[in-house]
Amino acid sequence: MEFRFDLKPIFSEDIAKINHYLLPSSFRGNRQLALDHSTKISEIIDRLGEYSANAQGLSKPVTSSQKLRLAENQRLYLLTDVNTGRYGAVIGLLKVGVKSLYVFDELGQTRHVDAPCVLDFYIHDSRQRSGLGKILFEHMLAEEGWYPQRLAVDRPSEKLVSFLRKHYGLMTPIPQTNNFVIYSGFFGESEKPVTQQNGNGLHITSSPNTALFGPQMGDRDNKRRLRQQETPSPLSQIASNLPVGRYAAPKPTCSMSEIIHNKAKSSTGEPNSDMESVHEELNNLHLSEPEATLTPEPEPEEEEEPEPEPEPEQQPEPEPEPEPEEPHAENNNPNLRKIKTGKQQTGMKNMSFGVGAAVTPSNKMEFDQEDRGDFGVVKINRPPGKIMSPNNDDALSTSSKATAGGDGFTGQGYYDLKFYHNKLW
Ligand SMILES: CC(=O)SCCNC(=O)CCNC(=O)[C@H](O)C(C)(C)COP(=O)(O)OP(=O)(O)OC[C@H]1O[C@@H](n2cnc3c(N)ncnc32)[C@H](O)[C@@H]1OP(=O)(O)O
Repeated sequence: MEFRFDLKPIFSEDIAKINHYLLPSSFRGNRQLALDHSTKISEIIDRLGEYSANAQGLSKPVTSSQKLRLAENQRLYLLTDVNTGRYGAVIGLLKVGVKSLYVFDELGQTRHVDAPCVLDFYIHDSRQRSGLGKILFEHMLAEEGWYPQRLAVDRPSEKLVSFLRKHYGLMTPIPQTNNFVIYSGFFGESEKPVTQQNGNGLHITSSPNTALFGPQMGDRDNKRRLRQQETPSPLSQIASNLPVGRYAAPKPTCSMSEIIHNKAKSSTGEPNSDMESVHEELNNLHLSEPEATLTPEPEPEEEEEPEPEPEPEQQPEPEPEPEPEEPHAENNNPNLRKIKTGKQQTGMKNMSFGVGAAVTPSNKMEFDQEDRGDFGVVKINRPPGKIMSPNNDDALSTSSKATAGGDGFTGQGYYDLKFYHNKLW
């Protein structure tokens, strides 16, 4: 491959090792000369890279001057013949570099290696099968101090596979799931498997897959044995799946989450004992009202969306002696209100996996929630067992008064739910 400029001043040797400055490693000269040579070498690399891509049937070159400039850990070997033609000719290229790879060994175990890689290799069509490829390859091995069987080859072509088999006896590739091909003998003594096996038979590797998805099962027997031993509850699964990556980022405080996980704190910093009293109160309530929503399977209507049309008025029987509320610091806050939630109110149908285990459909919870006028809220009529004054202008009951006569229950005796939201949502 010939160029419009003379190659002799640039390449003092048949094989030049080009660094990411786009200059031969043997270059000596001033800044002006460096600029001139690097410009010309840039043109050579770009053209040769395109030829290589064409020869391999690639849509775009894997070798270009721009890519090499950005890759500090890659080297490009250029084979030239300065005695050909008027200005000499460039015969071929060989690009190599060290890459951090996760590869399988012969036993299928994952290993993390910094592997010497063959990234691109091309000899001009007119000069192939004349031994020039081997000359270039041998030079590279000597220069880098690498061994052929320790190389990872990036998507080798049939020609290169044949080349490696013929010259270096590389015949037994180790199956990989990436584009790199490695051969038997790739792993030396220095590389230990990054895979360990703990007592449960789980493979713990340092691979990204392990970081993302957790330890994997070692083999089928272990998998079956573990499945028989224990069926982890959804909660324990949640607990064992520690957040990683972006999921480990600090999250803003979620009042609903605190309520579900019983982490709410009182203003004094003590755990919210009000939750326990609420549970107790609810249990008492359920005992006294057996037809309440403690049934394991709710009626079909309970699963459906609240009907837009109000139900006929139905007044529930108030409890003879409503229990006085325990004094709580947050109760003095007018922005806080008490809401009783059942399956419908907590939206169990749409609850994500695991959360349902934290709040079982058969339980009810009572909790305080800050009033957020700018946020879509679920407004629930007054809790059962509480007598509501007809003059009560509480925002909770406004809608119910308009639709269900202020009793807070539909004609079928269910909670009267209304969903209010800001018009911008
Ligand atoms: C990671 C990568 O870069 S993958 C891409 C590899 N590059 C290409 O496929 C581009 C096209 N091919 C070439 O550029 C060259 O054939 C190279 C670089 C693979 C080998 O360079 P050559 O100078 O031909 O190699 P060399 O002459 O030293 O060795 C010849 C051996 O290479 C293999 N080989 C070379 N050309 C071919 C071919 N067309 N068909 C099959 N095998 C071939 C054979 O084993 C051959 O031995 P043989 O002639 O006894 O069958």
